[in-house]
Amino acid sequence: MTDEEILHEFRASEALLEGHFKLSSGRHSGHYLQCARVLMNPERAGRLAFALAQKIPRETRNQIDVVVSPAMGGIIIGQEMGRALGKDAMFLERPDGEFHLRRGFRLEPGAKVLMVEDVVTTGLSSREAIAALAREGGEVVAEVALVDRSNGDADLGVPFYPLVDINFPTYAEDELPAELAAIEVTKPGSRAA
Ligand SMILES: O=P(O)(O)OC[C@H]1O[C@H](OP(=O)(O)OP(=O)(O)O)[C@H](O)[C@@H]1O
Ligand SMILES: O=C(O)c1cc(=O)[nH]c(=O)[nH]1
Ligand SMILES: [Mg+2]
Repeated sequence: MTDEEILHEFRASEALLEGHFKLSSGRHSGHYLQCARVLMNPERAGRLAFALAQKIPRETRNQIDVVVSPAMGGIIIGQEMGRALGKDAMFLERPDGEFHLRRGFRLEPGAKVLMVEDVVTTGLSSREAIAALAREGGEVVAEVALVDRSNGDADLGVPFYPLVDINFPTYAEDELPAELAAIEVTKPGSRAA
């Protein structure tokens, strides 16, 4: 899929939101990519996952034992990546603030993991999830995401293959532009404040 075709999927599913958003990292933005809207159509979700699987170099793809994604945003695209790659898909949760595998999910020692995210902004959530999987006995060999909105700056410590780059500015709380500060803030994600 071309970048324009992917952007069309986001626009057509009303996933490109404008307003004032507090992001998972604590940074603020006038734009939010609501990937759940893109993924609510199973046929579209499957198509995007198939395109994302093509971004992974063949050698890396052949290494993958299992797919893991961080809840909530990563779950649907993680499941679809599992389908695209013919691998099991599990997810991490953080009910107490730190990511864990729950629900009977476990990794074989040394299992080669593909980490799957919906969006990467600063890479903080990805790094936390990758560290959690090391504690769980796995080895993350690469990460994929539907969207990289880090300007290519996120350092995940593993090779990273996003489907598309969509770069919107983000701001620290103490550097908000006046036009953003004038809009009431919402926090769409589920990380505890
Ligand atoms: O690269 P980062 O700066 O960490 O931001 C990206 C993360 O933020 C969102 O999750 P969020 O914590 O909002 O929760 P959710 O997945 O439940 O929506 C998104 O799903 C990524 O996990
Ligand atoms: O950084 C985030 O929390 C974030 C940004 C974005 O555009 N979409 C999303 O789901 N999360
Ligand atoms: Mg998330």
